[in-house]
Amino acid sequence: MDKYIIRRNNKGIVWFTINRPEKRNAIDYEVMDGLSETISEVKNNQSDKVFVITGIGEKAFCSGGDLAAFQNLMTKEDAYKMLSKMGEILYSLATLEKPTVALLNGLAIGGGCELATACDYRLAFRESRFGFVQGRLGITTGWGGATLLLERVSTDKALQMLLTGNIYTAVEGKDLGYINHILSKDLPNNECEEYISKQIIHNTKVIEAYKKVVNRKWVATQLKQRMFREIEECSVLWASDEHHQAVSSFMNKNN
Ligand SMILES: CC[C@@H](C(=O)O)C(=O)SCCNC(=O)CCNC(=O)[C@H](O)C(C)(C)COP(=O)(O)OP(=O)(O)OC[C@H]1O[C@@H](n2cnc3c(N)ncnc32)[C@H](O)[C@@H]1OP(=O)(O)O
Repeated sequence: MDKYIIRRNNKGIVWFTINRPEKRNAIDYEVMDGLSETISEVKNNQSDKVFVITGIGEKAFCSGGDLAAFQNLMTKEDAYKMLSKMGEILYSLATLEKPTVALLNGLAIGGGCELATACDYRLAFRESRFGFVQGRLGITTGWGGATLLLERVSTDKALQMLLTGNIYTAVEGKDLGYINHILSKDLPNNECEEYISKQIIHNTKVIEAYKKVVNRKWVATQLKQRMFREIEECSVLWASDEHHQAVSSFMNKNN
């Protein structure tokens, strides 16, 4: 079974669906590579207009990094290699000069929230939940997601989400300014495409020009450097006993 599915519709919308329902759509190296290649394709392909990321099924959008695949990363150097690989991908997603959408079809947890945060829009089913739970594993957001979150919601809301590690409902997410729109579950992909067609109405050149404005602000405020400082700090925590024990107890509970 392919770990991700790519579909293009005739309106230039490119759908990237993480296809690992048995792992709650966790991200391993193969999914990372798929995301990276697809982002490059969307960037270079003139007929690709909008990039949408979602997860298969109704349980999870994405449960973050694949804790089984990454549990052998013991040192901060090993952790940094993996975390910075995904950090590069999230930076290229955030700065893509085409609109990007995360469709939260279910739980977005840990790195799953970071992936959603890198997108311009976050749409969610009413039943979807999300939370930056990394603190429970003795680490911080390891893919640069806290830095990105500060670009999406106010500082006090971002800190609230990060420091509590609470799991929020889609409605709470809308109040926090994190979720842009709530979808019904009936025909979510159609509703998502309808939302996109109402929100993103201008021609490609206009859209690209506005995204360049955002990107210039991010270059000036050193978004990438800030994300990578965050990644370095997480790498140190990753190497701690507290983190390794938390991962072991998650893996043992699930085995
Ligand atoms: C690495 C980067 C870092 C970051 O920068 O943020 C991270 O992302 S760290 C990872 C953060 N994510 C988590 O801590 C989530 C861990 N998962 C859960 O808490 C729960 O699984 C769930 C997502 C709340 C879903 O719960 P539930 O519906 O009850 O399902 P199960 O717990 O039974 O899981 C089913 C199945 O999926 C496996 N699984 C789930 N999440 C992951 C994951 N992140 N990595 C690897 N595997 C995961 C789980 O082990 C079960 O597998 P089996 O036991 O083989 O059925």
